Parts: sequence; C-alpha cells; structure tokens
Amino acid sequence: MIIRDIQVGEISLPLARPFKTALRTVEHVDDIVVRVVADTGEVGYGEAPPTAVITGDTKGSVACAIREFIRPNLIGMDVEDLDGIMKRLHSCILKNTSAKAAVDMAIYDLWAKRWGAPLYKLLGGARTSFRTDITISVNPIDEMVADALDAVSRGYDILKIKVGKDGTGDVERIAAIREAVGPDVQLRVDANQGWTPKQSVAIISAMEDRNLNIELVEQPVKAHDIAGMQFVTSRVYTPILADESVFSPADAIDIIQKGAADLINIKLMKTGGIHQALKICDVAELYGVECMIGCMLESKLSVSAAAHLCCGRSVITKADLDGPSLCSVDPFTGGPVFEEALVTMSEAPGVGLSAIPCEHWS
Ligand SMILES: C[C@H](N)C(=O)N[C@@H](CCC(=O)O)C(=O)O
Ligand SMILES: [Mg+2]
Repeated sequence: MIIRDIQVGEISLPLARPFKTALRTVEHVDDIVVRVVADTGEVGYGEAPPTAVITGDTKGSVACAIREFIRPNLIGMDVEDLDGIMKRLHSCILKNTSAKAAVDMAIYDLWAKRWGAPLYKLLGGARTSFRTDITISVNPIDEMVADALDAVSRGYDILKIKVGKDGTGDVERIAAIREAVGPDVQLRVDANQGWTPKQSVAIISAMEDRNLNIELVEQPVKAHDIAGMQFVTSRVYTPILADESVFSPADAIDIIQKGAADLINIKLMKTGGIHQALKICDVAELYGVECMIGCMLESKLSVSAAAHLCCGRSVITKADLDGPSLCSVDPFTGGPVFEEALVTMSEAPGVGLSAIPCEHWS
C-alpha cells in the first residue's frame, strides 16, 4: 500500500455553546482535515485544530507544514513501513505537532485498514468502550451550575470544570457545582495555567478543607513552570495532572522524574500523533503513572483516533474526549459511537469513519 497523495481541506462546525477557558473563548470548530490516498484507492483521514494558544499552530501553519514539508517527504512510502514513515514525519520539520498529528492519524487509519482490523486492537486492545467527561466552561457561577446540572441530566457522571480566569471566585464556583450535583458526580478541575503556584496551593487547600472531593486539578500553573508544578504537587493531597506542560515523551520523563505532577494528559495535538503518544504511554506505565487522553476543540474525526488510542492502552484510565459532544452537529458517518458520556468502538477496519464533510481537497 503506497502513499500516492496527501491532501488538505477545511471543516467548520458550530459549537452548541461558546467554549470558555482561562486561555480563550471559541464558538466554532474550524479545523484542517487531511486525507492520505494510497495506490489501492484506500483513504486515511486526519484532522488538526489550530490551537494557537496551546500548540502555537494556526490553520495556515498546519496547511503549510503538510503541503511543503510532510507531503513531499512521505509520498511514495509504503504504509507497511510504519516505523520509517514516522521517522520521516517527525524529522522533516520541528514542532508543528498538530500538522504531524493529522497526518499520523491518517497513516494509522490506513495502516489498520491494511491489516483489516480496527485500530484500537492493533494498539493493544485493552477495552472496547469507555466513559468521557464533559467540559463546563468558565462563566458566572449560576451559568456554570446550570450547565453542570444539564450535563448530569444527559448522563454525564464526570464533569471537567474550567477555572483560572479570576482565582478569587474559583473555590465558590466548585463549591456551588458540588452542592448542586451532589456527592456521586466526579468533579475534575482545569485551570489552564491560570493560577500562580502559591495561589494554586491556597485554592486547592481550600477545596480540600471544604471537602469538595475533587478528583484532580489539571495544569494549575504556566506550562513552562515545572518548578511551580512541583511546588504545587508536593503541597496538596489532590492529584495534579500535567496538560500544557507535557507535549513529548521527554517532557513526560522530566515531569515524572521531578515529581512535578501525579498524572499526565496525553493529547494527539501535543504529541504530534499516535506514534509519540504511545511512547508517553510506555514511559508512564514504566513509572506507574496513569494517563488521561484529552482533546482540543476537535470534531469526531480526530477525537475518534484518540478514542482508539484510549481503547488500545490500559495506562489511559481517564478520558476527556468531549469534542464531538460540544459540537452542535455530527456530519460524520461510521467510527466509534459517541453517545454523550459513553464511547463505544466499532469493529470497522482503521479508525472507521467513511464520510468526511469537506468538499475541496488540494
Ligand atoms: C475540549 C477539552 N475538554 C479541553 O478542555 N481541552 C483543552 C483545552 C482545549 C482548547 O482550548 O481547545 C484542555 O485544556 O484540556
Ligand atoms: Mg487541560
């Protein structure tokens, strides 16, 4: 199965509600999509969201990296030579992890189709379904409580609550949500780098003193502030999860060896795809650290690739794959089934999606 072409397109899907974090507000999934065409006529699909504030990638940079660097390096390669393809993909241009992720997942889609199996089975086959959380955007308290209750009424039993925009109100936000949803709903908190190290310790300790029973706190401080992450992790009981601080397997080793976090959030858009994400899984497993699989504002296309990784590897014990549920429409056919909190794999070969809503590929 020889790679004949790598084509780029765009998709735009409205979100059901504006998505608000300490870093940004977004109303649409506006992503680059990729299709890798093989000489057999088989096609593999991928997607890259331009999350400039986290990965540094824009739509223009993703399209340019694929067209001018990745495409000329991969055309003519045999999909069976997965290792060789991944070496070229990751050496033909530095960084540009979202562009690499889109192409990587399209290649894995083709590779699994080549072997006639659903991708998750080839990645390890640890499970066939899992539950994801859903994000509650940072807003005035009443709105967040209403959103949390709405999510629970739709069957979600894990909520990921965005905070970090104004540290002063965050304990009250979480307390109000806990009071509204009761003790049986799992609450995880994501500050998206919005607190200082000392503020983090104060806020997390206050949540502990009030018995708010928080499962974990994600990325309390700036991504580059590993000493700050370590400061927080060593002073609170609540597990700390590194998100923006970990892009590569080397970042994961550094964070784990320094005791700067208890858990790692793997996102394909940070690692540059499944190939590097698997290395983080291996590192984490060696050190006995559990992982979350997360997503950016992505459609079902790329989130499905992440779902396959989630079902492949048992070290991934938590999922934040709510991208498809945050969109107001689902124009895709095939692939894993996203029924609110429950995600169930399909047995179709590859990632499983068969129709992509993009009319212009070039
Ligand atoms: C969408 C997901 N639940 C999420 O919160 N992802 C990121 C932020 C993504 C973005 O800004 O596009 C996270 O910080 O975990
Ligand atoms: Mg996060």
